[in-house]
Amino acid sequence: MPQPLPLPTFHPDQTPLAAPAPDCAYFDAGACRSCALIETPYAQQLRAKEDRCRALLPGVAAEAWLESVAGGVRGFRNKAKLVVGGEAGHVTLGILGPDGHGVDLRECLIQSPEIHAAIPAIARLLEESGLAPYDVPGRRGELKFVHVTSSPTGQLMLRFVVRTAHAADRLAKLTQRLTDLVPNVEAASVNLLPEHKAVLEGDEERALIGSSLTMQLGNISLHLLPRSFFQTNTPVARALYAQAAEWVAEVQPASLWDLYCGVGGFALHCAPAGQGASDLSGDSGSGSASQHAPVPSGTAAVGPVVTGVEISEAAVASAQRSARDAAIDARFIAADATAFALGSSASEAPEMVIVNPPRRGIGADLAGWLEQSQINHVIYSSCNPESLARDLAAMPGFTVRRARVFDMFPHTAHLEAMLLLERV
Ligand SMILES: C[S@@+](CC[C@H](N)C(=O)[O-])C[C@H]1O[C@@H](n2cnc3c(N)ncnc32)[C@H](O)[C@@H]1O
Repeated sequence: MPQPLPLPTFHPDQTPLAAPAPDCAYFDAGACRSCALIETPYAQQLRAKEDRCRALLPGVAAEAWLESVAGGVRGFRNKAKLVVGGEAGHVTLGILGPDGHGVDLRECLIQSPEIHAAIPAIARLLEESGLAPYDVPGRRGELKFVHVTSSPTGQLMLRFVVRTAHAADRLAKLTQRLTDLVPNVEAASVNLLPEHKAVLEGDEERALIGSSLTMQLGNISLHLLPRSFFQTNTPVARALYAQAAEWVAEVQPASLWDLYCGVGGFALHCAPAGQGASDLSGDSGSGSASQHAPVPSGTAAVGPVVTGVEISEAAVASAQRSARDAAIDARFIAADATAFALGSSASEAPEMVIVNPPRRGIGADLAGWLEQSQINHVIYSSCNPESLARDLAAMPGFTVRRARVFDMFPHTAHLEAMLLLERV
């Protein structure tokens, strides 16, 4: 069985729970209200999230709830999606104000130290480019957003979202200047978003530097591509994966599916290390019966046969690369999670399933399939307790053995909750 990572435990008399509410000048001035709860002491925020989960999931026994995993008070966000505002040669990096113009938030206290440190250099690069920030009300200009992601080792991935190919070419010419100004950039790209619409990225991505950001979590390296999903709070993500690995180790299933696996965080933490990973992780495609076949055994590994399923082919390729690098026996398949499950035969179904869907939840079809299956254990990790409660109501054959709040999003009402379900 994989060795679970140690879980962080926090007590009410220790930081960050006992930390006073941080003083955010942007919030005080009404310039940014994204951290709607920042004036509420952290311990109180966490209690409110626990109370909300318990109210939405009244069927969970009080003793099933484990102590919550706190998310930190400052410096916890590994990702910033910064709106570029201001004028050519004098840019702002932050959010869009109510008047449609940029508000500079470069001292935002929830960003990771690496993101905080890089913002002035990024602003300088954009100013030196001479390109005009996109003016939303006037529908003119070039520079729309900069997305910045930081890794646990302090490396960065930057994405410059621009309106035209002219702006993309201009930034490509400044690639060397970018590495001079931001030496810890591991990957950078330009994304083209020519349309005037309220989205954060377009379809075309042009690489400037590297191709992915390495998220080193213990002995596992996840490889984030520009469009990959990654949990926004790295220490809490580690705790989440460690907790799942611990529950899987307790149950000892022979086979495990990680549905909605992204770049493979859960699967790679729950799968055994072995000799044959590179042979086993190359499957890809959708819908064929062979996708459901168990991975051949014959390696020295002990632990479940793990299959990750994810809609994004790029994320699947990243997960396969991580498995190969760490010699982990897991295979990853690009498919719709529900279609994959419903397309499997009873003999192909695993003994245990992890689901970590987007906010909409797993939906009636997949919940119904789990309910009707022979599967005895499910780990459900959710960023939306409302859809979680709805999905659980469709699975009355399971009881909740353990439940835990992981505070991925401090200072907001958002939370991650993870449950271990067992068939009654
Ligand atoms: C909340 S993220 C979880 C990712 C991953 N478990 C992790 O810890 O990083 C949800 C993932 O589901 C994927 N997804 C969305 N719709 C899907 C579908 N219909 N079938 C399979 N995967 C889907 C998204 O691309 C995203 O990677």
